[in-house]
Amino acid sequence: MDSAEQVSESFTKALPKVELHAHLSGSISRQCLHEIWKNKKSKDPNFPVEDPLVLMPAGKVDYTLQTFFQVFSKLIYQLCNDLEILAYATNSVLEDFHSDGVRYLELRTIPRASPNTNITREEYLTTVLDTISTFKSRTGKQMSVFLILALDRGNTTATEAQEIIDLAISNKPRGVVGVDLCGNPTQGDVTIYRDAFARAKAHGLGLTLHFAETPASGARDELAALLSFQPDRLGHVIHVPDDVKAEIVKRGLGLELCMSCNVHAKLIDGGFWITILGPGGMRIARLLCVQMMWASFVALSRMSICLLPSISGLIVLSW
Ligand SMILES: CNc1ncnc2c1ncn2[C@@H]1O[C@H](COP(=O)(O)O)[C@@H](O)[C@H]1O
Repeated sequence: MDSAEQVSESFTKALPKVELHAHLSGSISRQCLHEIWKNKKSKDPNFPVEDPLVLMPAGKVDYTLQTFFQVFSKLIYQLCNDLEILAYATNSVLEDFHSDGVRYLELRTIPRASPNTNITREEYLTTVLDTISTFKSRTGKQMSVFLILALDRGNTTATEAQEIIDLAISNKPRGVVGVDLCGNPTQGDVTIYRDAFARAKAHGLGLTLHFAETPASGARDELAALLSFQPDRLGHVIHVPDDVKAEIVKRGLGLELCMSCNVHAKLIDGGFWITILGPGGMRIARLLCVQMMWASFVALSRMSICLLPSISGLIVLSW
């Protein structure tokens, strides 16, 4: 290998990668959504959802925070509304990460109950975990897969949050490693989840939080409340006042870049905050999941990219 050669797409694909911030329903490919749609449409010609490939043709990436969350409620959740399809979509997501060269994956999902189709939270979770198990037995030890259960701010009540934490605790032996707070950052009061997250941490689960994604969710009160939950990692981390940045650095928290939102859809108004390389900055390894972006932004040489995985292994295990 010529270590000075610039990074190419095939090189980064072949490189073993760590993915720490991937929402299950947000990782289903357009093609897979189209297949699900085609199947539903063939069974019911009146199925009232438009073809995902027409709504989102290849290459269309023009989301804003106003339109982004509707893609889930108006399209993806209408398509993935039974357990068989959930298993199909989950398997497709795992196959895609695997063929992209991901070798350590922490997938996150909100275990959604669907009263209309009589699906309970537990059935949702069991289906995802069973699909992961089947995938792992089929592919051997090529990709480690763990699950993070997410609360949906603005939609998950404090009582429901405790139910999700119960599920996370009881499914630790099956590979649930942590809990997350996600959802539309302009909605909800995050303080209602304090007790639920405290219980999750007391049971040894890792805690990651969507943090300062928008100016609205970058208010000091909210950031202070989120930091008081003692998170291990933070996602997005865009609209952060300087004193809060200093606190994050002091605590050595891991930063997760969301590849699809922050890189692909460029939902980074306000600028993505990466001080990891600065003197006294955060532990460098957290950057592994952003190596693709890094490579294209600063045209790192192959050798510098190759140095990252060895450092990162430590951090992945450090929930
Ligand atoms: C701008 N980026 C983001 N910020 C916050 N939450 C996000 C997100 N992208 C996705 N989600 C959350 O993940 C759910 C989909 O996956 P699951 O159905 O759980 O597998 C969405 O409903 C949303 O709540």
